[in-house]
Amino acid sequence: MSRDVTGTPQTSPPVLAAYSYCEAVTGQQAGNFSYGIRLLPTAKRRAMSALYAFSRRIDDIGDGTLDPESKRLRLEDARTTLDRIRAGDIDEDDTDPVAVALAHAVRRFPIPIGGLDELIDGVQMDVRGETYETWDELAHYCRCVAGAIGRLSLGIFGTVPGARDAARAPEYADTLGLALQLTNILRDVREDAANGRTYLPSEDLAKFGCSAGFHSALPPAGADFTGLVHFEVRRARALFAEGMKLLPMLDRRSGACVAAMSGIYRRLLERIAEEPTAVLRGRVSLPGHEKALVAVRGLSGYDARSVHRQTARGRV
Ligand SMILES: CC(C)=CCC/C(C)=C/CC/C(C)=C/COP(=O)(O)OP(=O)(O)O
Repeated sequence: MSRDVTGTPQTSPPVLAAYSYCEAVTGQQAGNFSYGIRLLPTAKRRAMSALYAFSRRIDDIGDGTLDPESKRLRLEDARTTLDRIRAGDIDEDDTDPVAVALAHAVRRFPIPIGGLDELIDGVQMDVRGETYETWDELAHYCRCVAGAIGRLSLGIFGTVPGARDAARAPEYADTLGLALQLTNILRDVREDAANGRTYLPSEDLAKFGCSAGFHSALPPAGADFTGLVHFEVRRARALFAEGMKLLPMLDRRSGACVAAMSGIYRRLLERIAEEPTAVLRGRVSLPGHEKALVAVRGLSGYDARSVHRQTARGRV
């Protein structure tokens, strides 16, 4: 590894190009998460982009139009890439920029890369068309596809020296991932139903008369769809409140990144709570200026405090 006059390791041109590729993928595709990632200092921002680009690839295999067997094979290829990264087998001249960037990030930060195997396990559950009877079963899926991303990200953020309760940081990062994923599931209920997928626990659907599913812009006849959404919103709020205990353990810019990511999704959740049937008509989203505002507030610590205030008032 080459170093500059101060002895700081230099990142080689091929690795820089690989990171640029991942940052472009993040900028183009991470409609919500890019606001937070942009707040990080360079090395962490690049590492988060590598993580995002690899995760996006896995997700896209699951969501794509290939037949299940081809998806399975593509996911196994991704697992092989992870094995090669673990074995130190990816050099900077490799033709896959995402693998080059991720391999560099894994050398630089203590990223628990097994989390990406969990992500692949979760997407394989999707490919097999698994459904979930209970919240515990759905939580296991969410832990694979989102909790793992929280724990992987924590490897990049690190915790500040002397942080109280730092041993619990991975647990909180995992819980925040669950909060985000449950919000995502509520937001995408219609799109997933159109693709033949239902993530919400069947015992919850039954409780609110929604077992027949929701394939149109109208709530199912006789179902308490609003009651179902409010039930899941309460669960997601509690997960956010628990997961946000991570924030005081992070340095300012990592905290800002997490506050922005969580803050944007937390607002989405409240938008859904205000008008549950909106998710049956289309994808609920925030305008760009609102996401930017949440991100800026994250940088000043505003949203973190506001979440704590809401928790203290018993809002969750
Ligand atoms: C500690 C920490 C950083 C925790 C957060 C972990 C995290 C970022 C989990 C991702 C979960 C999620 C909802 C992915 C959806 O991606 P998508 O591409 O479908 O999202 P979009 O459609 O909203 O853009």
